[in-house]
Amino acid sequence: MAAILLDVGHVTKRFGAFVAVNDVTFDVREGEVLGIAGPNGSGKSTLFNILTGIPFGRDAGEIHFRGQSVGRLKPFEIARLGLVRTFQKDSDFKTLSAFENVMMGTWCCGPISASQKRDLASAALDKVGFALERIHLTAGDLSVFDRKRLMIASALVSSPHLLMLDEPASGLTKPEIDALRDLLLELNASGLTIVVIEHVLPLLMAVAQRLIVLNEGRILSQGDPQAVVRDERVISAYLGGQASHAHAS
Ligand SMILES: Nc1ncnc2c1ncn2[C@@H]1O[C@H](COP(=O)(O)OP(=O)(O)OP(=O)(O)O)[C@@H](O)[C@H]1O
Repeated sequence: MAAILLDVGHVTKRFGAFVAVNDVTFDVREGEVLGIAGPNGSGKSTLFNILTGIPFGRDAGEIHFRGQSVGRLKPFEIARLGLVRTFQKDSDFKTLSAFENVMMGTWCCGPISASQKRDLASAALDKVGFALERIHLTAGDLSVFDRKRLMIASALVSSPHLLMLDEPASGLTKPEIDALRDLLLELNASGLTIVVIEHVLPLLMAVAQRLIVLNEGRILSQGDPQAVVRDERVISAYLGGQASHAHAS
């Protein structure tokens, strides 16, 4: 079995009396794609928030990344170790060009030269299939899918060990979701470990080797994706009528 890259033990996050993430324990193995699904408000984004410290840390629990305890590190220190995330909502700088946006992602690369940053940005844009002749376009003028690609490129620019994507397929058309699926499979085949939160189950079923379903801040089910979507607790709390789509994919 592959080595553990991220080890999450009993993490909890409270907002006042409300427990958004409740005693969650799981690991991420080197080289895998791990999917995370669950109903709205089940704590998926909050889990990403507390793992990366952006914008807040956990209240309890242990987080080890590449063997190092990261629960008390600052967000830039966690990113510099190679744990990098994207956001559910648009996080691009709309008045900057595509290229400038990806350059901003070098914030966690440490002290490197401007020309090294430009090379990294070009390579990251190439990896996500963003055409070179379009890199000077203003981000705000790009399509939803191009902006998603920018967001992924901005995360890739720092050469992460673990890429965490928060609902990358939201707002995409079916052909765009297929293109995103191919991109994630390519990135994973190149050795990148990925955790992806997603409501678009066919995408998760196509890319994830393991699946976690959260409900009300707790892990409801985890393991082989086909087994998880057949789990009666998952069908009842989350999938309902979607269950047949998950099997069909
Ligand atoms: N900063 C915050 N302050 C107070 N409550 C919050 C905060 N962030 C999240 N919550 C609450 O925590 C719960 C979990 O939110 P979270 O965004 O993690 O859910 P989610 O599973 O990502 O949902 P979705 O699928 O809709 O994105 C929700 O009830 C949300 O309202």
